[in-house]
Amino acid sequence: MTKLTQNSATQTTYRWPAPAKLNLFLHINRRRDDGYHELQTLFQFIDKCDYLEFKITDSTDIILHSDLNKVVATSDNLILKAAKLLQSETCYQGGAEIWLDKQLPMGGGLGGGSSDAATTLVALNALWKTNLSQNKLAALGLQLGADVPVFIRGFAAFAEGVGEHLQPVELKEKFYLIIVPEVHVSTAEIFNAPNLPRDTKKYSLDNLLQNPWKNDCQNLVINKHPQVAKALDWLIEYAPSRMTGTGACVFAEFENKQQADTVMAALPTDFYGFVAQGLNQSPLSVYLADLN
Ligand SMILES: C[C@](O)(CO)[C@H](O)COP(=O)(O)OP(=O)(O)OC[C@H]1O[C@@H](n2ccc(N)nc2=O)[C@H](O)[C@@H]1O
Ligand SMILES: Nc1ncnc2c1ncn2[C@@H]1O[C@H](COP(=O)(O)OP(=O)(O)OP(=O)(O)O)[C@@H](O)[C@H]1O
Repeated sequence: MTKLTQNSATQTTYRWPAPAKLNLFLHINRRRDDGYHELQTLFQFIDKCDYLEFKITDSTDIILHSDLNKVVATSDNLILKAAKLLQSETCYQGGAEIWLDKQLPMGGGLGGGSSDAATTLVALNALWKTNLSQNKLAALGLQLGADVPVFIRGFAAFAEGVGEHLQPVELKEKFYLIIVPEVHVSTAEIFNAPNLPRDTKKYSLDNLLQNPWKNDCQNLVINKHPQVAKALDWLIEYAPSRMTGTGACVFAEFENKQQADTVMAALPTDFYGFVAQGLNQSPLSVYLADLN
């Protein structure tokens, strides 16, 4: 991975990875009084990432250079929210310019926005030397989204609660063929759907690992979005396949890269997909360890 790069303002900066995740299974157990859902899910990272570059500035402004500004309002942008949250929490007196190289599909259940937010918190905490602990960063991250803490912790995990109680797991680092249907699925809309099953019994991790894996949001999303159903119908002919998060991306799992590449080569031209490897350690935590 290239660490040093020349950005558009021709400063030499570091290129921080913000990896995607897969939910290898996702069970919804209960709706809490605050509307959030208790769930049990298995997170693994994949080696496909967004990349962010940061330049520290004397002014307190946080400036993001990205095409994302055209599609996401400043007030919703998770990178800006993360930087401002860290700034106010630590009373840091400077600011930052940030460049985003967006590689991950948005609204696909791959957690790209959450991962960008986590990388922003981790990188600025290092560059600003604000020295917050990982526990504190994870707590700040949870204010931005249920998926942010796992990207800060950086290990594949069994998650409970709303996604913040994390237990490290060692999983096979399989290869995945991921199809990105041309549809944006709103996480809030799926969690608010009246017919979402939200009463799956809670099981122990051992029990969950030994039984077939499923995603409780999948049927609802398939019924709403024929493009997701079509992608899954195609994949399932080749290998065990499911949806990640609240969709729309679906993935098939393979023991080795050659098998995944072979199926990828047969992908119909009206599908977009890619092959990625599952990772038990996040590229962000590897990167941070190398820097130190
Ligand atoms: C579906 C998952 O991706 C599984 O990893 C996550 O649980 C979603 O995490 P996320 O995108 O970070 O979600 P957030 O930004 O925190 O929440 C978006 C919306 O999803 C719903 N939501 C999210 C997480 C959760 N455990 N219960 C919920 O009900 C809430 O309506 C919330 O308004
Ligand atoms: N940096 C960002 N990258 C992507 N989306 C962002 C970002 N900041 C805010 N958003 C908003 O968050 C929404 C969801 O983005 P994201 O790509 O993380 O979805 P997702 O992969 O479905 O996430 P999850 O699996 O966590 O639900 C986007 O549609 C966008 O409006």
